[in-house]
Amino acid sequence: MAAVDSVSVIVPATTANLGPGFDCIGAALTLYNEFKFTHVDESPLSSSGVIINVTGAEAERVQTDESNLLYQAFVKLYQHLGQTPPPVEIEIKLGVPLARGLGSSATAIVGGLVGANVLAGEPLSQSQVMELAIAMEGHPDNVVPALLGGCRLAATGVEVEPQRRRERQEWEICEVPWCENIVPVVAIPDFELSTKEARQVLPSQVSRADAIFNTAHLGLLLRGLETGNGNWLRAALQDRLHEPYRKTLIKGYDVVHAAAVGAGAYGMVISGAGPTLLALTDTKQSEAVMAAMSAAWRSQGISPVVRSLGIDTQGARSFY
Ligand SMILES: Nc1ncnc2c1ncn2[C@@H]1O[C@H](COP(=O)(O)OP(=O)(O)OP(=O)(O)O)[C@@H](O)[C@H]1O
Ligand SMILES: N[C@@H](CCO)C(=O)O
Repeated sequence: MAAVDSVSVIVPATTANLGPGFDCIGAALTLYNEFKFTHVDESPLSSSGVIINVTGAEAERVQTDESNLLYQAFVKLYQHLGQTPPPVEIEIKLGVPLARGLGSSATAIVGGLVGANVLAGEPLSQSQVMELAIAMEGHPDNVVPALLGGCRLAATGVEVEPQRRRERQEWEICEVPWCENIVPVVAIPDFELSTKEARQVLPSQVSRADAIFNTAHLGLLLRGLETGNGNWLRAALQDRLHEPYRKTLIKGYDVVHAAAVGAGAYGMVISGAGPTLLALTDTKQSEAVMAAMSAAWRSQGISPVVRSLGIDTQGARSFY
């Protein structure tokens, strides 16, 4: 590809885990961050080597120096190529709320890698970019759908070279069909919960009974999402690997859960590491579920933004 001086990258928010699919399944949502990278001369740059401008809700909370995650991903791609990153000016338009369980960090990682790959003349394939993104995030369930779109299951492939496993972790990615009648409703609270904090409360070992429970329910979830079978979805949206430990970090979880299910949702789970709560519902029930979740959280002193979203099918896209 001919070199370009400027590229814009749009990356969707994602909801990971979907209950029993901890660290392996996620879906892209119709909510977006937009990033623009422009080559600049060395001279106007600050000493940090990058200029970052951020607009949108909570813009002041995003780092504007070299510690910015988007810029770190940009640099990572050039390091992978063995090249020095060029001086750039970055514009960030925030549409995805920060640290709420909607994959904001995945948008930054995918956006930085895709932007750098385009400016570098697209030396890496999409699957090579994906491998870098998974390595940066540490788990695949947000970055894979953020890059590819749709609902995706990610699993490590066979060990081609067992003795070099840490250097060669290849992933099998599977698209999970999503029945169009199933609506994701997100209730985004007015407080943050970092993924780091939400992972610290998880046990390092689980019982065989809990492992079997999740294996069965993830299988059921895949078929429920594909067919829209309500009984399967109601049973499937249960988890024993992370939700029981994390729900105590989310004030009002049980009240909002009861309200969502009472209004007709198939179930309600923590979106990603939280604190956003995700209900899956039939199109006919979505308005009632939104109203119920909003009222329930307000009764607990929390002011949520509640939205009914669609599944983004394109994933990250670039324009230059
Ligand atoms: N647009 C962005 N530009 C730069 N850094 C970002 C951007 N969005 C998020 N980040 C970084 O990612 C952090 C949030 O990551 P974290 O993993 O805690 O939450 P999340 O990705 O929103 O949630 P989850 O992983 O549960 O879906 C922010 O505090 C910030 O450091
Ligand atoms: N699977 C991840 C998603 C958030 O990054 C978790 O639940 O911690």
